[in-house]
Amino acid sequence: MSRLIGRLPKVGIRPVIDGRELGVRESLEVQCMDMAKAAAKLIEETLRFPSGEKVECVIADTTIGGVADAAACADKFKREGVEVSLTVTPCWCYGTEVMDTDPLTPKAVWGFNGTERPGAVYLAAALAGYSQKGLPAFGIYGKEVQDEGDQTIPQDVSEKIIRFAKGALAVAQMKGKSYLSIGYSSMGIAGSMVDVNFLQDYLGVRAEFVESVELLRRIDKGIYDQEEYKKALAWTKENCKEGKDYNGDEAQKSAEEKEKDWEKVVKMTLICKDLMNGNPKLKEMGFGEESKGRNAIMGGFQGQRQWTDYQPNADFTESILNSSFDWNGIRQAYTFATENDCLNAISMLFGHLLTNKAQLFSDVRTYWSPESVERVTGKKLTGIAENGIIHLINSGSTTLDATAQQSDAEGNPTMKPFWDISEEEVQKCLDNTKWPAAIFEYFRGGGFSSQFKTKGSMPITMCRLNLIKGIGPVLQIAEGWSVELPEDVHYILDERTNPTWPTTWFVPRTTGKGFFKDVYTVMAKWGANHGAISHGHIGADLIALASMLRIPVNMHNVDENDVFRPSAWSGFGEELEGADYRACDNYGPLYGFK
Ligand SMILES: C[C@H](O)[C@@H](O)[C@@H](O)C(=O)CO
Ligand SMILES: [Mn+2]
Repeated sequence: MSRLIGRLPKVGIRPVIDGRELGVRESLEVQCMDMAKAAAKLIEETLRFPSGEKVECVIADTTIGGVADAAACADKFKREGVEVSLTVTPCWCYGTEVMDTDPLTPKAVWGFNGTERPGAVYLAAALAGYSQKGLPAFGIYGKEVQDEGDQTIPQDVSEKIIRFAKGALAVAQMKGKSYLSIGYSSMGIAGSMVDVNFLQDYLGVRAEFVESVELLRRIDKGIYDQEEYKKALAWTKENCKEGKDYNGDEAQKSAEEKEKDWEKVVKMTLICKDLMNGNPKLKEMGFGEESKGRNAIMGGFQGQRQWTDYQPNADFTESILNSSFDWNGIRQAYTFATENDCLNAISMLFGHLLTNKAQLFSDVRTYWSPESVERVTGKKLTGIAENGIIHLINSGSTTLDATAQQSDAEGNPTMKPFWDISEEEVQKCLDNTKWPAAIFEYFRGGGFSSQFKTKGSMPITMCRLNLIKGIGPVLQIAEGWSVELPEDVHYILDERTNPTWPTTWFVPRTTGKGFFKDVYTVMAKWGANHGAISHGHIGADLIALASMLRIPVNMHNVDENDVFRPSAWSGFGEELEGADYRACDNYGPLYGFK
């Protein structure tokens, strides 16, 4: 069940048709409506929301042969909460008379590749109309000619329909929600200085600000679910075992002090959940305003410093919120950034909305060349790590799902949507995580950090949204793999850093040229200290989503054939990257103005 206020967006399917009666329209009614039903079936059988709900499609009541039908369809879509539109047809139709003219609805058009009727001709005419009217639309056209009665959806068409629908639903889900900033600037990290106008203009997201002192107020006044707290503390004691205390004797806290820290960090977690999405229990307790929450689809905790100089850090809170489980069982992960890095929270949210999976928040900490690894460990890097690795590690906000203790059908390490995760897998994630006392030099107020390493090798994608003054937002994407180093190599390298934090060793896919020339260059070109990492190779989905949001992509290692953007982008030139920049600049932010 979605934690957010309001209904989930629906996908509207628009079967358009040649309006000429006395034969033409009548001969196409069944095929046209069947295309719409096939598209709806594909989407509903393939996609779900991160909260687990199924995606619902709404098909126009009739085929759309002219503006009256188009208006009736738009009216139905409005009533039904449709926020994405897919137009389908096997034949010629009257472009501007049947188009979806809603400027805020991400839209695509699928023209059946059959020659009995000029479906592709309509597709081109429709896309020309959308381009001429400044309403970018995705064009979908299968490579192989299909026979007139063929109601199957070819693989290439299916892939584009799903890629479009995933990105479009992500756009629709963000609109009207909040980013919850608990505290503000963290250690001068620019991404933590929340850019309210960017959130509003590009994502339709409002920034909500709550001072960190609110956590103390609620802790001191007992403004949290007392019953849940008891359950949470007991679960935590049972499942979150302290690791080695790396602090010197003089900085180590006593067992009693650590007990107090555990109690506080559990309360912090309950309170951050309540701040994000409210809690009806608080109303029963007489805290009506606090029971409402901030309708936050993502959030961030400043933490460092001030709070962490005085209070236990939020690593436990951030780790548990970003995981697909807690004391209440297996559930949708939150999207919650440490160091209040809002830009990384957005990057995590893109990954979460596109995959329905929990996300990693990492410092892009160290590039290790094969030579340096051999120098300090005496061992050679092998396999896909042989040309160098990047150490991804940050206190806090990395999901425990990133222990990679979940398995796919073949038994390989993976990360799954919460509804596919078993209790046993949850326990393995917890059993492979230790919670050493927070390192005193950084976290004077104490607390605990999640300590684990990502097991085995998984396909992963790191992305990062950056703000470049004068251009605005740009997105960078690096597909690659997590790798597990031999224990002795991992230990030596990890001990040189902050071994109390979670580690993922990352090997980006390199191409030998440009920004992906080699592993070193990928890190050198990374635009900030943080990256958001998602399971799977989702670069093409991120590229499609970015184009819907008018955010240019400045770096990616996705095969050019998988780059899918609105057809109008072609009007900005053949060289895809420059065209992307020109198109995004031309259209400007979805909800704002340049
Ligand atoms: C050293 C700082 O306190 C840490 O927070 C650092 O590792 C960071 O994560 C900075 O992004
Ligand atoms: Mn960091």
